[in-house]
Amino acid sequence: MIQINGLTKTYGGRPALDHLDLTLRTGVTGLLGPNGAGKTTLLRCLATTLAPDSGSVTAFGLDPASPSQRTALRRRLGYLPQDPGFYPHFTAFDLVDYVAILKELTDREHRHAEVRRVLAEVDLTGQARTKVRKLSGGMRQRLALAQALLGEPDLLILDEPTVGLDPEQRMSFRALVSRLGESRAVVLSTHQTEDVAALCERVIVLRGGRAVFDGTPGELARVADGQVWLSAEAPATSRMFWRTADGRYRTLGDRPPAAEQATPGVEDGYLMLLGEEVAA
Ligand SMILES: Nc1ncnc2c1ncn2[C@@H]1O[C@H](COP(=O)(O)OP(=O)(O)OP(=O)(O)O)[C@@H](O)[C@H]1O
Repeated sequence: MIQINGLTKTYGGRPALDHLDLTLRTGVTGLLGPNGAGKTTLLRCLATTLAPDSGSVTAFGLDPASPSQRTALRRRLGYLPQDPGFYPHFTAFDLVDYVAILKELTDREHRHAEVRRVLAEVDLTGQARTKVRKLSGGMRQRLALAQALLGEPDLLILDEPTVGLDPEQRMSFRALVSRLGESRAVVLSTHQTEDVAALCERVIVLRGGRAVFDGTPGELARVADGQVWLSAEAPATSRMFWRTADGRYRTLGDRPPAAEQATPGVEDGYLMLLGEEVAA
């Protein structure tokens, strides 16, 4: 459905994406990776806001390198960028309506109904007439999601969508995105391994512009199989450990003395995969 072949983007001689090959299908795919791994660069290429140096992205048979196909593709995607840069003096309704106009929803009545629908989807009906500058961070994030949902896109691209959401909003976000993922491709980048575990059927870990893992969240957790430990004493050698709420130390890697084995989670697998880089 969405085919990425040899995608490469270089900044100042350093690759942000390095000959990346991926196929994305219906369902929710999570992108994890440390700062600078290339997540935003990949999402921008998918959203057609950034042209790669080489390689290709095709979605629904459309190639954004061709101007006419790029326009056709843009009609079928929704994009929540990392930094949406909204106009602060617009109301929430007018902001989404403005994006709807850019998305060529020309019939006013139909467009306004669609704006109301997406505001309701993200629970912002009550804030429709509130100026963007008066919205809280979490509300702005939901507004950014609302504009991405306009026109029921076949491909939904979400760059760190859960930043600024409180636990209740995060839960309703998960419910919304998993429902959307039943019938379309959703790609989201995040630093939240809990979101990946709760929401994504597939997870791709990027590092240095390459995919270093591609599998289910369960498979990512299993990367740390037999390497997660709980002990009363802090380990002397490992750098990957922390003190848990019950006062014990959770260590990744070699077994500390008298430690008992623990069941790994997605975060453990991710940390093991990236190893010393994240420990540092
Ligand atoms: N416009 C730009 N000019 C120069 N370098 C850039 C630009 N955009 C991205 N980069 C560089 O490309 C690399 C990948 O950046 P990118 O923003 O895609 O990473 P990321 O995985 O999204 O990181 P984060 O988790 O911090 O958002 C980084 O080294 C970054 O500094």
